[in-house]
Amino acid sequence: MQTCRIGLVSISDRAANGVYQDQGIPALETWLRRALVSPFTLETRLVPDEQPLIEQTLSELVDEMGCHLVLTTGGTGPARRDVTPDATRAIADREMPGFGEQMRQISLHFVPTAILSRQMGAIRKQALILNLPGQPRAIKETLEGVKDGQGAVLVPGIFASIPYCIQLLEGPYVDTDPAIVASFRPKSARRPAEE
Ligand SMILES: Nc1ncnc2c1ncn2[C@@H]1O[C@H](COP(=O)(O)OP(=O)(O)OP(=O)(O)O)[C@@H](O)[C@H]1O
Ligand SMILES: Nc1nc2c(c(=O)[nH]1)N[C@H]1C(S)=C(S)[C@@H](COP(=O)(O)O)O[C@H]1N2
Repeated sequence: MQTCRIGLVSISDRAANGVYQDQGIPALETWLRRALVSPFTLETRLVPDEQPLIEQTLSELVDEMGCHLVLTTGGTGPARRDVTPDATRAIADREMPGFGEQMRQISLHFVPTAILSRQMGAIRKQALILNLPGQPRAIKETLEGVKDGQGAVLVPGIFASIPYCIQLLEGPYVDTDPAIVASFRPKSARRPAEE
C-alpha cells in the first residue's frame, strides 16, 4: 500500500520563539495516530507568523517533500500577524472553499467566535492544504467533528472528506478508523474488499 506523506506546520510566534512549548504538532500527531489505519509518514515544521516563511514552508513540503496532505495550525484569525490563509492562498493552484465553511460550522458548536477564523483549504499540485485554528483543542474538534454523548456524528469532521480528496488527486488510499472518523467515498471509489 502506498504511504501517505503528511506535512504538519505549527504557526505561532510564541511557540517558535520558545515563549511556550508548541502543542500544535503534538496535538496533530496524536490525533492522526489515533484516526489513521493506513500507513503514513510525517514531516513537521514550527514557524513564526511570517508570510514569506509560511509560503516557503508550504511550498517545500509539497514540491520537495512530496506531501499529499499538509495541515497547518494557527494564524487564521483577524489579527495583523495572522497570515496563514494569505500565505496558503498565495501558493495555491486552486481553492477548496468547502473545508473552511465546514470547519467554521463545526467550530460554532464549540466556540461562539468560530467565524473569526479565516481558515481555508487549497490544492497545490498533488497536495491538499488545510488551515486549522491555533487553539490546540480545535485540532480534534475540526478534524473529528461534533458527536453526541453516545458517539453518534452530529456534524461530520473535515477528515471524513480528506481520503477521497487525496484519492481524486491521484494520491494514496487513506483509511481511517470509523470509530474516530468515518471517511466517505462513493461506492465506485471504494476498494473491492470494502463493498
Ligand atoms: N502552537 C501552539 N502551542 C500551544 N498553544 C498555542 C499554539 N498556538 C496557539 N496556541 C494557543 O491558542 C491561542 C490562539 O492561537 P493564535 O494562533 O491566535 O495565537 P496568537 O494569539 O496569535 O499567538 P502566537 O502566534 O504567539 O501563538 C493562543 O493565544 C495560545 O493560547
Ligand atoms: N474549534 C475551534 N475553532 C476556533 C476556535 C476554537 O477555540 N476552537 N477559536 C476561534 C477564535 S477565538 C479565533 S480568533 C479564530 C482564529 O484562531 P487562530 O488565529 O488561532 O487560528 O479561530 C476560531 N475558531
